[in-house]
Amino acid sequence: LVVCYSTTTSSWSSRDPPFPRKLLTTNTCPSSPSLPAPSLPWSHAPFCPPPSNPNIGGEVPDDCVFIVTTFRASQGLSLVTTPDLASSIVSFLDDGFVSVRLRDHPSVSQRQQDTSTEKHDGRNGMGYTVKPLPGRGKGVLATRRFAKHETVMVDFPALLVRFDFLNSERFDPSAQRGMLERAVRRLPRETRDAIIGTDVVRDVIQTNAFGVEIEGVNHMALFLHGSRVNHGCRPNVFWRYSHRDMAMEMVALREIKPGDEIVHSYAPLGYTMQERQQTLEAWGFRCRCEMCSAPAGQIALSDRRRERMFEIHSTLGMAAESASLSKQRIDALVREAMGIIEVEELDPQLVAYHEVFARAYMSVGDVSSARSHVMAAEEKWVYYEGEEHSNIEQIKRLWEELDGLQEEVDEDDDDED
Ligand SMILES: C[S@@+](CC[C@H](N)C(=O)[O-])C[C@H]1O[C@@H](n2cnc3c(N)ncnc32)[C@H](O)[C@@H]1O
Repeated sequence: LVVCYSTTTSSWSSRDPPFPRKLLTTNTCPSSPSLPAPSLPWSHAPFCPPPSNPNIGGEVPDDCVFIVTTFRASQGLSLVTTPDLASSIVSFLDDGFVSVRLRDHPSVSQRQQDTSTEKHDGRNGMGYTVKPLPGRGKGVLATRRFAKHETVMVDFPALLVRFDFLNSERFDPSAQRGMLERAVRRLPRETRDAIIGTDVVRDVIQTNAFGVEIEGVNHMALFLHGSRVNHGCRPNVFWRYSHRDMAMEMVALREIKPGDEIVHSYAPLGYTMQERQQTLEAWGFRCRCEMCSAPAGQIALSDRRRERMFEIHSTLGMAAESASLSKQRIDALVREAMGIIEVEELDPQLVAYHEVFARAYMSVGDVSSARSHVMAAEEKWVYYEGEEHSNIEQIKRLWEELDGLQEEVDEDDDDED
């Protein structure tokens, strides 16, 4: 159990290069020759209450509350997670390691400069404003034009809570609530105030949080601005998370004009209207986005296209297993699916589709077409999921299979010669 702690002074400076790379740390941990030198950045002693129901749950160590008030230019971060997982991210807490590209984005640098003025009123240079919107609570509106592929917002988590902590009965609801309230209460005042009020912490976590992983373990992340972005069935941004930078980035999927609401999809892309509504029910709201308010005929047409797209995906998937389609038929289906993806503006879907296209071409020995789709799949994964994307292994396997196929084709060619 982590019992000692240290106070730190942030090294953040978005205006003064060079950017210092170290936190100034004062340790309260007793030094012991038998222990490695502690490098703990927590601003308070970690809070590790005994579980309410110690007999429920398995091997996983109990969750504690860890707070680092200096995180990201004193926005602060509270973690409710296990000591091991908290330790695993210690080096990423240092502001000095954030990529300059993210650190100097206007949504970060302007936010810090505007702390004493009217912050989110659209005159702040951030490029967006947070405002109440009819029927959707608060939402985020663009205050300038964003080009396709441009980063609209960079944000850092203020609260990270291990997903299973919320689901397990090891801590009863009042103990859970107590830990969450403590996690918020100890954050810097501005951040704490922005999280609405400690009595609704759990609701905030349930409705405003993003899923991010620490060492492959799911955590719910609350972002001060990112969590204000509403759902849209035809989103104009997607988000990706960098573990190294501990940063979430929202990137424009198409041009965004001043006054447009910035929306991302809470449901997997490519779903039909009914599937989207069912998914959003789990979020506890009925969608009131532009696409859901479109005329019935338009919705039906979009649904038919999406169903057809999934049908092509499964036909090509089966063909890849059984080599049951000709190259001409694969060409035609790939063209049709790409057409639907373009019309329906589902480019992020291509991460999965390029892989299926590649495998289908491999089944008919068309190495060159397969290679172009593996390359495209890899590029899309990095773009949409970031460089640390979880499918790296899958893509590696695909490249290996492709190399194996290339060797077979080369050997056949040699035999023919
Ligand atoms: C992540 S929060 C978004 C910010 C939220 N509007 C707020 O005021 O904090 C998710 C909640 O916003 C509302 N919301 C988001 N998208 C919506 C939509 N398309 N239609 C209706 N309500 C929506 C729902 O209440 C949902 O539970």
